[in-house]
Amino acid sequence: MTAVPAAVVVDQLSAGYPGVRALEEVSLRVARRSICALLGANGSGKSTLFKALLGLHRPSAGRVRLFGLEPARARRSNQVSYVPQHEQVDTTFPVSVEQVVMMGRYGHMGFTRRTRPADRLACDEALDRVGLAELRRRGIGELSGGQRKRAFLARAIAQQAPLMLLDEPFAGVDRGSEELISAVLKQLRDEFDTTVLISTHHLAGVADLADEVVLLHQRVLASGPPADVLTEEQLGRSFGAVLRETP
Ligand SMILES: Nc1ncnc2c1ncn2[C@@H]1O[C@H](COP(=O)(O)OP(=O)(O)OP(=O)(O)O)[C@@H](O)[C@H]1O
Repeated sequence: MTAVPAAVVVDQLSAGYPGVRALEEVSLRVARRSICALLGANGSGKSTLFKALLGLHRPSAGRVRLFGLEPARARRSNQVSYVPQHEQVDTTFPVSVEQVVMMGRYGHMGFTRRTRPADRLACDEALDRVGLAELRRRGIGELSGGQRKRAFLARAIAQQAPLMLLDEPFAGVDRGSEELISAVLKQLRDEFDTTVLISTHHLAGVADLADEVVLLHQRVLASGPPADVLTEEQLGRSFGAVLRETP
């Protein structure tokens, strides 16, 4: 019997920019139906790793596979959704919350972009899940930071991809939105077998949310269950004061 490939496999990945080594020989695996937190200080290479996972950044060495597929192919076949750290929102262009969420369905619609009942249902469910059903007709630019994060999370949920990447989902959100986002990610794992990979530099909440934690600082410094990785000793060795100072 052939083994089912892990959701994410990264082997000996090195990547960077002119004059900058962002990732050095990074190897990691994310099991299907799990939540993995990539924990690292600012500049540790989290966003670069995400870009490599999405096929948006060409590594200088190494290999990435999502469900056994090359990143670009995985993206084209709707295997992966992505919630970036910063969404560019043009507040002068009035896009409503529900229009943003419907963008998650584009990959299902074909060239005509004609909305079908399944698309509307997926959007309604996603809006309900993140608690934005009542604000669906609001302009996206009129939402608070936490509400906006939830709207972009809803867009990814509506996409219904088996792997979800979230770059710093808790940055700039209030406590209520943070708790809601964590609860929704667990629901997606438990109800739909979704695999979730988040990057964060916030320690708080990671132990409760993640099944696996990867400590990143250009290289993988440690990985495993939160209880093994999130120890004073491990964090101290890996990050010194940097992470502990983060509120
Ligand atoms: N477009 C770019 N051009 C040049 N250097 C870059 C570029 N993007 C990132 N870097 C550098 O690569 C390194 C890794 O950055 P990256 O954004 O991947 O880290 P990060 O962990 O996501 O940081 P943050 O939490 O601040 O977003 C840093 O030294 C950063 O300055």
